[in-house]
Amino acid sequence: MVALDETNSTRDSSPESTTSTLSCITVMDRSSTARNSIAASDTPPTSVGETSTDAPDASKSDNKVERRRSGRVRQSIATYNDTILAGTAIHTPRKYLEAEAAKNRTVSGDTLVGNIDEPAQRLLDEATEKLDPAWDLNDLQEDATTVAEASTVKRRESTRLSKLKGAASAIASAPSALRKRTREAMDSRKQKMTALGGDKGKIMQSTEEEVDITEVEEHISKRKRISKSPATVAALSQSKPIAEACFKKKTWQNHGMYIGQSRGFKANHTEAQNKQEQKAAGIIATTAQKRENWALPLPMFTWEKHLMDDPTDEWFNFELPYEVYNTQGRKIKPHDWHRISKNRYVGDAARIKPNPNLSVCECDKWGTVCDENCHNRVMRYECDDSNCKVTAERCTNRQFAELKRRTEKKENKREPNAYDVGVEVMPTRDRGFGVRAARTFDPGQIIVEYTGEVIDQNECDRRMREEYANNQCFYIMRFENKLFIDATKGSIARFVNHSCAPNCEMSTMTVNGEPRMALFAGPNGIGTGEELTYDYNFEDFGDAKTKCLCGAPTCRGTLGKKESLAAGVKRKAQNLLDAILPKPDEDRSSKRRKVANAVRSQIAKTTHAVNTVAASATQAIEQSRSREARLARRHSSGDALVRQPGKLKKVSANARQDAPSSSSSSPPPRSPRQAHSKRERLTTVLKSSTRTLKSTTQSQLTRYFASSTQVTAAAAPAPAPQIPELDFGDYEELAPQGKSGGRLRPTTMRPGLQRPQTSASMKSVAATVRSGVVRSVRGPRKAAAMVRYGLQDGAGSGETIRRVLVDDE
Ligand SMILES: C[S@@+](CC[C@H](N)C(=O)[O-])C[C@H]1O[C@@H](n2cnc3c(N)ncnc32)[C@H](O)[C@@H]1O
Repeated sequence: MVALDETNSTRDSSPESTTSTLSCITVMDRSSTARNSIAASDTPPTSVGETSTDAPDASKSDNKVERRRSGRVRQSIATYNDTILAGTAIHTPRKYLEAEAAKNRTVSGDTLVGNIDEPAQRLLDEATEKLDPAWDLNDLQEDATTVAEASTVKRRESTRLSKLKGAASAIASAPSALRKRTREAMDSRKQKMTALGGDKGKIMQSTEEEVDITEVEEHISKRKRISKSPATVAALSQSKPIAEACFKKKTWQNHGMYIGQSRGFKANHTEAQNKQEQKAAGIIATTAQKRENWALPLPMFTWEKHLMDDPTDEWFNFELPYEVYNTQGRKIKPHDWHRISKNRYVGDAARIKPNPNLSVCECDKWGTVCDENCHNRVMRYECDDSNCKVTAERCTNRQFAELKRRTEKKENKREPNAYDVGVEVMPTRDRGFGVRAARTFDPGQIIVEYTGEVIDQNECDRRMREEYANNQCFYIMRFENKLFIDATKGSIARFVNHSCAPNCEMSTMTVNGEPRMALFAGPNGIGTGEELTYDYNFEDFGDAKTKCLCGAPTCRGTLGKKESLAAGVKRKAQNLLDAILPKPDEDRSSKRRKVANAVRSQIAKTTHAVNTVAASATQAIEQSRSREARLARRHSSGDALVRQPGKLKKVSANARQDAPSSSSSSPPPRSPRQAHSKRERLTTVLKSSTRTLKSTTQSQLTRYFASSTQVTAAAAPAPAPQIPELDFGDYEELAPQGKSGGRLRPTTMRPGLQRPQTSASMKSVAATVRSGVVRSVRGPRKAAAMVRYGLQDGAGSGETIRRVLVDDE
């Protein structure tokens, strides 16, 4: 059926008009108009189309349908169109049809057949076709129109009216065919369900025995109505297990979120990577272990401990998962922290001009994407559109740009969220505040920029002397061009603590000609919740010797500069010896043999350590040689920072030629000092470390054996060591002052002096001395004891003490 869209009923017939001739025509849904209009009043209720409770008021419905029909008939007369009737017209969008259908609804409810849903409609169509193929519904529509028209104009009844009546009765009988089809469909569904659900299928069967099939059919076609029927509600609830049969539960729903994750699980790797790594490391859980895990899913990495209560198992500290103690929402903001998100050049530092961009990347010429061989990356320059022709999407050397994108305010002025920022301040147990990751970071990924006030050397000295003299924490970092960043006012990066085994690196890059410093993830990446640390290598701690609390197995003991190779070897040897030498209060005689054995094995280990150090030093020397050769070649070709492709090829060709002879050849011509210095330094370090180790080991062993001999001798009846009696009568100790410790002055010269605060400690030192052995004495007490008793700095256990009087002033 075709009707005029009332809103577009006036067509624009001008030649300029671009309106399609069909644009104002609405193709009505046949089923919902012609057939409905016919069937509305005299079709008996069907099991599909209606229920008795909600059936529309017939009288009202009739009136309405009659009135509407006449209106539509009038419109359709003017707009008959063969194209549309033949079904080749473009159909009006569904929403308009629906709107139209809504208009057609009667006041008392939906028309009887009009609200049959789509599958039912299809069935009805098919049923109608089967009933009488000799006539066509289109004819009926025409006839209906004609009849309606005739009745409007009060003409003689058409002879086709008989056909119409036949059609009407055919449609009346259609629902019974439809019902049959529906029943068939229900049967087939039942069979499917039985095949699917086994027992659940049976449940369905028994349910259906109890519930009237008509109601179920009604449920299929008219969900809204049937939901009100208690019987159908029961039927629906009975069919729930079938839904369960269709949707399998996910494994984690039964076994917990951490199923399959073991202690080796790395949060920053994918499941597949983790599985691969664990398989390689041989720590994939056995089937038995997995079964244990199934019993009760516990927090990740702790289930093993709780469920497999095996005392021989390796135990580890329990830490709440990050998600549990995560402080999102209650951000910590230390009260004395003034945040600066961009470097601020202060005083004379502001006059120092930034470096121009000296490096150019040529990755586009080689077809690479600025990987680790990118010239800019090697020279610590960030790529941008001025120095790199690889597109921003492909270039992987635009870290600061990535950071900016992540952390700047979004377009809608929204602050970046915790994940974008990626770091948050947290309190630590013993090191003040620290910083932890609020997300994962890939190896080498930028984390946070270290910003603050950029100052020069003079200003740095002044601040250290005047402003920070009494501070516990220092935030000044050495920067480029003899400048420093003071992050006392600065970014969150200032809270990152030191570790001797860090997971991050602090490094500087030149970004658009300006040096900038940031924290980058280390080679293992960072997992969510991990504390971020880097190696301070802090020269200013050289004297102060702040005790390092990082807890790493390779901890150097104090915050300070990285120790030289020789110092490291010495410290390690010392540690080894300390570990095996008996403590003064131990019964050494009974342990002597054991200790001697231990010493022997330690000597073997130490020799091995020296050999390893020697090997790595030799390797470092070799590396430095080839690097220097490369540098020198670049210099000699006049090619400093901006590489030309032609020259580059020449240089690399030269390098290949020279390669075999480079190790034995003389140092490069342009920078002999540079070329020599590192190699010589390393050689010297190696020699001195070996020497130191040897002498340390020897002296320690000599001392040990000497002392143990002494003690053994003392165990036999031997005279006790002659320790002079100490007399505090003549001297008084001043309170310790600063690092120098207590000073001793004769009381007679200073009658007004107060009694010393630390006399107790002095007395305890004296008591130690009386016992014949000096234990390790540190700090002011040590200083005082050194002055008073003439101790050598670094005196160890087992030394005999001489008393030295302090000269009178
Ligand atoms: C740059 S600040 C780090 C943030 C500092 N924890 C805070 O609360 O402001 C450096 C100071 O932190 C402390 N610190 C950092 N790492 C440490 C460590 N591993 N052991 C002991 N103290 C540490 C030291 O006092 C150091 O002076």
